[in-house]
Amino acid sequence: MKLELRNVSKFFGQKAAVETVSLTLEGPGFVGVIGRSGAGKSTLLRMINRLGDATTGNVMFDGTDVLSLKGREKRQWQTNCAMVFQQFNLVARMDVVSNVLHGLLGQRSTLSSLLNLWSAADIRRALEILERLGIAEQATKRAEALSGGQQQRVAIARALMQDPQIILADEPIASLDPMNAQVVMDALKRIQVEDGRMVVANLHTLDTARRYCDRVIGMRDGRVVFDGRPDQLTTGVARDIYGADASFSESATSTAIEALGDDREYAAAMLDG
Ligand SMILES: Nc1ncnc2c1ncn2[C@@H]1O[C@H](COP(=O)(O)OP(=O)(O)OP(=O)(O)O)[C@@H](O)[C@H]1O
Repeated sequence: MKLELRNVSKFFGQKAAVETVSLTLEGPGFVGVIGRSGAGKSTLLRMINRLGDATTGNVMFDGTDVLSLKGREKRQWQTNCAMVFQQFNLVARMDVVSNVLHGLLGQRSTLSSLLNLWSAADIRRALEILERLGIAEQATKRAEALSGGQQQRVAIARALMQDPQIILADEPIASLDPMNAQVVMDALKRIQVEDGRMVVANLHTLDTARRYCDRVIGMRDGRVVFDGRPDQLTTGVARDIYGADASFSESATSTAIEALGDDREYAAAMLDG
């Protein structure tokens, strides 16, 4: 799979939120987008998904001109590049499995969606996905009764229900404590690697980007100012991306995930429920 952005810009009035960004993302992989608040990261993801349209430029996916899609084709594209949000965006009072089934809304008739007519096969698949993410036992609970980390895994399950080639995650761990952040990042990494999907995640912490990504894009003032491997993301480079002066410190952009050590077994146990 190949996602290409060619000179993509987005203006809000006179202000460019994203300015002449050109990127080619190929094949399965985990891409992190970093940069200070207001750098244009969310706007970039939303343009790819067509939640907000680009002012100028092209987005191509495997030869399809994404920005010209309309109606059903546009909805199909949005199904193929599912979004995961910082605030989970679940229906709080609805049970978990129904929230997951809502991933199918773009593919179904309005009437069957309104009546919540899910097939037995759909329900089985939703439960399998929840099982895979280690939260099957939460299936009948209301979404609002779950912890933040569990809710984000429900949101990932909803995205997986769409069976997307691409998952766009907008600050997926920004509202989570370090332990839940690790469980959610491990879940995203696992579905990226095991299923051969592409994940593009806006991340607000350098250590997370270094640890999980195959490629890191650094944005500053709407432009791409870094594009490289995580090991090339030195403190000096990070200082350029974040536009910080000599007093820039890594700790300002890191979570406490590292402080937990490389306790992968614990995270894996959490994932397995
Ligand atoms: N709907 C909008 N109307 C006007 N300006 C907007 C809108 N959305 C974003 N902006 C502006 O565009 C710029 C980029 O915003 P964006 O949310 O993409 O940045 P970000 O890097 O994702 O930041 P954050 O991490 O805080 O979400 C900011 O200056 C923001 O104020």
